[in-house]
Amino acid sequence: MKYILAPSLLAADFKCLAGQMKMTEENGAEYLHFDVMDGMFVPSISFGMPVLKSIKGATEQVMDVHLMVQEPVRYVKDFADAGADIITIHLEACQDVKETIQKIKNCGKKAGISICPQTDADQLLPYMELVDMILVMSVQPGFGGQKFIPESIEKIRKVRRMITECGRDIDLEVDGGIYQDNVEEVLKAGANVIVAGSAVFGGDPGQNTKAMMERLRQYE
Ligand SMILES: O=C(CO)[C@@H](O)[C@H](O)COP(=O)(O)O
Ligand SMILES: [Fe+2]
Repeated sequence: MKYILAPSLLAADFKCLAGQMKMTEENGAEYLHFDVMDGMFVPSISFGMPVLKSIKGATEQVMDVHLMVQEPVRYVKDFADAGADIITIHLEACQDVKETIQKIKNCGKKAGISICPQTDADQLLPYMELVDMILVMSVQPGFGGQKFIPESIEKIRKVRRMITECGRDIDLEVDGGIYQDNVEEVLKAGANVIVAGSAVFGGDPGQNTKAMMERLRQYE
């Protein structure tokens, strides 16, 4: 299995964004996690298509777009055109989850589905044949810098079992409150894509990426 680090730009220093992205890229982070918040599905507002379009040209990293947006089907094409490579929507935010996933696929992008901490993993079952990635939120979506919810570990184990049982090559991404001191527990439970905002950009992004990558590489 491939283990990937996805630094979350939400925690980056935007006055020197290109340099910060480069530091993560040079130290082995293959993805960049791009958190879109609409002030409706989650209380906060972050950034959107114009920012994605502008940073896309500054890195070779895969743009991993996490849409915390009500009825994301409305914006799938806009984010695909702006440079998203993977588009992840929230199960809880869609009236028609299948239609939303299909729209992502029709745009030629990888489709991810995410669940909030209070959503049971069983709710993912109808979509296992359709998605490329499952994103388990280990904090309430909406803000960076929160504390990892310990019950997420059991949910990660369960989702990994569901992936194995369905037999498809689905990535399992975990997002929220992951640092050097708990990343191994998350990997052991079955995650293979690790989102880290504060752990990467709180301090030297190059050094922090390197340290996280060392932990991920032990699992390859
Ligand atoms: O989607 C979200 C929050 O809603 C995340 O991607 C956070 O941005 C991760 O930040 P840290 O918890 O790693 O600081
Ligand atoms: Fe995220």
